[in-house]
Amino acid sequence: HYNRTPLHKIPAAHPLAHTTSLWISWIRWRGKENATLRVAHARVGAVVCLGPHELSVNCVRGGVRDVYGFEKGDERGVNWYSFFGNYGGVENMFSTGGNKAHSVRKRMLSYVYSKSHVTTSEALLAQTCTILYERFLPYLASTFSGADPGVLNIYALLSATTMDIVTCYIFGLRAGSNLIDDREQLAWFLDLYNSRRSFNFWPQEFPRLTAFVEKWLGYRLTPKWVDEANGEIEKWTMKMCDNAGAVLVQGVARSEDRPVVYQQLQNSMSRASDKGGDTPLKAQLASEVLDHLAAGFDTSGITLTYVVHELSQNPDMQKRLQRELRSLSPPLVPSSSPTLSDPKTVDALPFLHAVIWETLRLHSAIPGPQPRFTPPHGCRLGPEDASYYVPGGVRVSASAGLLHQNEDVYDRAHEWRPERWLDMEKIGEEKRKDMESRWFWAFGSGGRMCVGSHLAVYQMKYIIAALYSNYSTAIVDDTGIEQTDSYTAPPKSDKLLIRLEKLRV
Ligand code: HEM
Repeated sequence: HYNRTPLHKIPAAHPLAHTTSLWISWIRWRGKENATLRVAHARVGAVVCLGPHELSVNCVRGGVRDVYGFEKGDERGVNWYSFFGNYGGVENMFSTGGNKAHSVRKRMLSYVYSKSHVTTSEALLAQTCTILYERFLPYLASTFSGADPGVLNIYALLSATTMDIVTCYIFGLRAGSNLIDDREQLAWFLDLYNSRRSFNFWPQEFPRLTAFVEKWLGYRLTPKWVDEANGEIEKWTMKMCDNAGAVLVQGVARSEDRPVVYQQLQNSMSRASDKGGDTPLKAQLASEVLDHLAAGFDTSGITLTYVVHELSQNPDMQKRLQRELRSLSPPLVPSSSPTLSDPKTVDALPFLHAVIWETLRLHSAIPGPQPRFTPPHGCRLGPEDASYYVPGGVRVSASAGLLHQNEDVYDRAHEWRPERWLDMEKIGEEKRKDMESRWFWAFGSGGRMCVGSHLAVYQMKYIIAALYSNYSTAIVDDTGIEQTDSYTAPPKSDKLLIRLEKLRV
């Protein structure tokens, strides 16, 4: 049997891997996949067999470059990302298995999320300005009247801020969320969202078995309240959709109320020749935007939390950032007529950029494997000196958390060193391409790369600029700050307690 498994020539991560997928499933069930893959690649090389029909790759040529043109679903309709459908399995761009259907949807959305649109959007600038000056900075100031002046769980506030910016860009300021001000709703939302995290394994890895066991044996592999929590989040999203729809009907008076993404999607979906079968347009639209808000707030909130954690441990870097931020005109400090510096100016601040990039590299919010299937005719994978023929229908993935640890590309890769991103023009072109694009994988690559990356970078830069233009930060309690071993990887403790110190102006 051993010799007949098609992947037998590829070094295995475990003696059982050529024979059975039970081993890798066991590793996943125990929440040890990322750590296990790291050890396996260090031991056997760039291509590792994880099961009779499964590989992990950790290289660019013969790896990421080829694999991220493949489909998410296989010919039997197996698709790891189906799990991310909403409203009872209504697909969205992220969850879609086939590349063709995916690209139809992506074409509808690319424009509103493109860098040129994001950085010139009047609506987004006005929304960000309101959220930072009227919500975020007042929240920070309010911590000084608490029992422990200046102390707060910054992870919750950063998540609230990214949610508010993302939903306001999607639905407009009036119809979007205001989690920063509504602390009860914030607690409600984070509790619902975070409590579901550890119940992905069965429905994601074994969706058919999970459904079968529930239907025929009456046993639930995920507790009922997880479905209820999803239902609540879906209702909350649908309400924002309805409110955005109402704003459009009434007519948008202020640019910040424009539901940019919702409007674009509604227009393109109602024009599309294929209306998506029997699923009502309303559910398709809501499933799509629910994925954006979930993808957009969580990942950016996690990244920002690690920015604050790293800066809080590095007072010199903080000072350097604060010096740079002082060059902003107008400065990002409370004022009677708040305005924001031009997005292009903020984007071009070198140290702010370096701090964000280094955090995306070392603390990728999605460090885990991104599975695809090899095409029916098979392919060759692996670097030139160690490449293998791989038949069709094999599950193959790469992981940002592993690619970013390449010491040949990132010197002292395990250290947080923003300096590595400075003076890039002095580095040779090949090395620069390796660092900035070939091996930098925080947003993935290929046709299914993150559509929201420019919005993510935009909001992260403004939020960090607002925080460090006004305060210094120090750690109060960072117990459990290590990232969980999972696909999306928040801090284990779901919190980071810091103390703010007001900067003297
Ligand atoms: C630091 C922030 C972010 C990180 C690290 C991140 C990371 C990623 C990654 C790695 C993927 C590719 C997954 C794959 O290969 O299947 C992805 C896809 C996606 N992201 Fe992001 N993301 C971030 C922010 C955002 C934001 C703000 C949005 C808001 C709209 C967003 C929406 C999406 C969507 C819709 C997809 C699916 C794209 C497609 O299937 O074509 N992301 N993201």
